[in-house]
Amino acid sequence: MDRAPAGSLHAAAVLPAGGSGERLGGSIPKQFCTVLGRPLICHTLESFERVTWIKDIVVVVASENLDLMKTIVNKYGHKRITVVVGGETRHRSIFNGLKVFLDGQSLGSVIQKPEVVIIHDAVRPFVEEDILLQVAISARQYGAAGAVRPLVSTVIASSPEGCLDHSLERAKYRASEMPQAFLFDIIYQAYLKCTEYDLDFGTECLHLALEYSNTKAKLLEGPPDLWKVTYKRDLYAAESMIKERLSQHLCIITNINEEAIEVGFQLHENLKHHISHVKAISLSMYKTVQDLQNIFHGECYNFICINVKESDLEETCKLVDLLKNGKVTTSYPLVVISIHLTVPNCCSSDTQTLTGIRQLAKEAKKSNILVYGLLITYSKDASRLQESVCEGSSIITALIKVRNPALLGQIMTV
Ligand SMILES: Nc1ccn([C@@H]2O[C@H](COP(=O)(O)OP(=O)(O)OP(=O)(O)O)[C@@H](O)[C@H]2O)c(=O)n1
Ligand SMILES: O=P(O)(O)OC[C@@H](O)[C@@H](O)[C@@H](O)CO
Repeated sequence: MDRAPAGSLHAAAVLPAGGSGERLGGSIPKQFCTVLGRPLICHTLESFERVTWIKDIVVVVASENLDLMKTIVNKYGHKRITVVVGGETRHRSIFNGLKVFLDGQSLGSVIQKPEVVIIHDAVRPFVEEDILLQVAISARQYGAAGAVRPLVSTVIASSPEGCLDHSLERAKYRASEMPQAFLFDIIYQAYLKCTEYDLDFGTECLHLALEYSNTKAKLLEGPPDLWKVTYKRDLYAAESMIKERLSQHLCIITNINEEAIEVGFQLHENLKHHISHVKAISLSMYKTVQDLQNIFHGECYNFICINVKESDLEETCKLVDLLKNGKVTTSYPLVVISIHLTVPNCCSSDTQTLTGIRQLAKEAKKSNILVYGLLITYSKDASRLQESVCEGSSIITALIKVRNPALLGQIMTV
C-alpha cells in the first residue's frame, strides 16, 4: 500500500487488558499467559512498539494487575507505555484509557491528547503496521474506522422457544475485529454520552461512535491474523503462529574449509525446501551482529554454524557471543545449531564436545538463545554424505520450527 505521510499523524493507542479471561479458563487472565517465554500482552505491545508514529500506548488493566503489568513493562523493556486501571467491563476500561489523555494534560504528564486514537484488544497479538495505518488514516477522513473479517459461521436468531427464528444472509455481514481508530473527540464524546447499559453490556466501539457521535465508521477488510485470543486453543494457535513466523529465515555460517563448504552447500539445497529464506555465508562476511541482521533486514532468528573439527566449538562460541552482545533481539528466542563434522566409524562423540555444547547452551539460554548440537558424518562417498545431510536437514528444520527447550545443549547425530 502507498504509505500516506504517517509522520504527519499524531496517533496513540489504547489496549484494553482488564479482563479476567473466563472463557480461556486459566489460573491467570489470558493476556498474562505465557506464549513462547513471555506474557501474551508482550507480543501485542511489541507489535505496537514497532510502529513509530504511535506516540503513546495506554494499557488498561484491572486494579489487581496494575503492579504485575508495570513489572512486565520494566522486565521486557517496553517503551511509550502508560498503565492505567480499567473498569468492570471492556467499555469502561476503554473509557478509562481514553480519560488519561485528558487527565494527563491537567496533571502535566507527557502524554498528549492525540488526533487519532487506536483501540485494540490486548489479546490480539498479530497486528501489523499496514492495518494500523489504514484504520488511522481512514479515521482521520471518516471520523472512525474498523477492521472487519468475513463471517465463518452463519448468524441465526432464536425464537423464545429456542428454535430457529431466522438466519442472516452471511455475505451481507462482517465480523467486527480490531484495530479500530477514531478521531479522539468523536469516541470520547460518544463515551461521555452513552448510557450505563452501553457501558455494561455493549461490545462495539463503532456502534457508540454511530449512536452518540453520528459517525459512520469506515469498514476495512483486515488480514486473517487479527483474531482475538479467547479460548485455550487460541493460545496454542498463537504460539504456533509465532514459531512459524520465527522459522522463516535461516543463516548458514561456514568457514573456508572444503568439507564445511560442501556440507553448507548441501544443507542450503535441502533446507530451502523447508524454510522460506535460507542464506549461506562464510565467517569472513560478517564482523558485527548488524552485518548478520543486514543479510535478512533484521529478520533472522535462526543460525547454523558449521565447525570442521568435531570438538571445535570456537566459531559457535564467537557467534553466540556476537548475538548475545549485539542485542539482536530479546523479543524472541534465537536458535543456534552447532554442526560438527565427524568421520565414518568414529567412536562415541568427543566428550569435550558434549560438555562444551551443554555448557554453552546453559549460558546462552540466559540471553534467550537456544543452542543445539548436530554431528554430521562427513563421507567422501557422495551418496552417503547426501543421506547424512538430508537427515541432518530434517533435524535442523524440526529444531527451528519447534524450538524445544528440552533439547538445549543436546547433540543429535546423523
Ligand atoms: N473489564 C474488562 C473486560 C475485558 N477487557 C479487555 O477487552 C479485551 C477483549 O475482551 P475479552 O476477549 O472478552 O476478554 P475477557 O473479558 O478477559 O474474556 P472473558 O469474556 O472470557 O472473561 C481483552 O483484552 C480484555 O482484557 C478489559 O480491558 N476490561
Ligand atoms: O466481546 P468480547 O469482550 O469477548 O471481545 C470484544 C469484541 O467484541 C471486540 O473486540 C470486537 O468485536 C470489535 O468490537
